[in-house]
Amino acid sequence: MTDVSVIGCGHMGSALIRGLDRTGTHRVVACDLDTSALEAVEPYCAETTTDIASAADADVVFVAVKPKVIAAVLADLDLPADATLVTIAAGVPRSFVESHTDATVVRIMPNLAAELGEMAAAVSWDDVDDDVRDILDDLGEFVEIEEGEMDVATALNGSGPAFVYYLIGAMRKAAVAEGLDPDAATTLAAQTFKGAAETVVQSDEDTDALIDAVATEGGTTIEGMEVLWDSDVESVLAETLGAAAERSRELAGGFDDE
Ligand SMILES: NC(=O)C1=CN([C@@H]2O[C@H](COP(=O)(O)OP(=O)(O)OC[C@H]3O[C@@H](n4cnc5c(N)ncnc54)[C@H](O)[C@@H]3O)[C@@H](O)[C@H]2O)C=CC1
Ligand SMILES: O=C(O)[C@@H]1CCC=N1
Repeated sequence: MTDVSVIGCGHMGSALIRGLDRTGTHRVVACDLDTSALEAVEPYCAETTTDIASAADADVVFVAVKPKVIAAVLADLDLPADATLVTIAAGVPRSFVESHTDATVVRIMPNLAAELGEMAAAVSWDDVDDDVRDILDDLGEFVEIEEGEMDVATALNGSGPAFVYYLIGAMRKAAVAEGLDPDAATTLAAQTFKGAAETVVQSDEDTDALIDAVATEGGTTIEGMEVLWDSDVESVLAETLGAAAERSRELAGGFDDE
């Protein structure tokens, strides 16, 4: 069992707390200034506190506050050298966090599916930290990347769930416009994304080969694929990820001189 604290229990912090609670193998202290945020996570953790000092007594400390308040939080957070601080803030360089703490710093880009144990996370670290590795295994899948790749990872797997929600919503909307019952359309659209994603995860084939497996000659899929291939969907998605990655770089620029 690892003693974990989570500072900042908003959307992402609470997803981490709920995900860790599912495993039942970690003791989690939740810290936030907002008592309503603490009330929401109270059933999923061992202790809640508004006192950051109480959150400092943990093996692994997640700092899950917005980038604009991270400097203030780090100034109040006094961690020993044998603790590990995990920063999840978009665009905040690991070097910035390291310069404000004695703890070992791991930078990760998680996503909201942590709550369900289905998180996709990108991690950059110098030393392999077994406690953090175990926690990330419990919350989903993670890949190790160079810190220079963090901006694109932030766009792909950090912001990515929002882009996928949009795509599911768009396919659902199109099916309803074609006459399908709205509830049926929600279930079928979401489960189709889930099943297709699981197929990509488990298959040795690339996505073009998987498309071929669905598209029967003279059948329905190829008619829809022709529309997609002739469209600018691919370049729009490239722009979407590009805009999110660029914002991550801009945020990082704000920490250059600090
Ligand atoms: N929302 C998401 O899907 C993802 C967010 N992130 C990162 O997670 C971090 C948090 O984002 P969200 O959860 O979306 O924000 P949020 O606004 O939902 O949550 C932030 C929480 O921090 C608390 N807080 C503010 N100042 C504090 C302080 N001094 N001490 C303790 N708690 C304090 C707030 O009361 C709030 O509950 C950000 O740095 C973001 O870049 C990373 C990946 C995904
Ligand atoms: O939108 C944001 O800035 C955060 C980081 C990745 C997902 N949400």
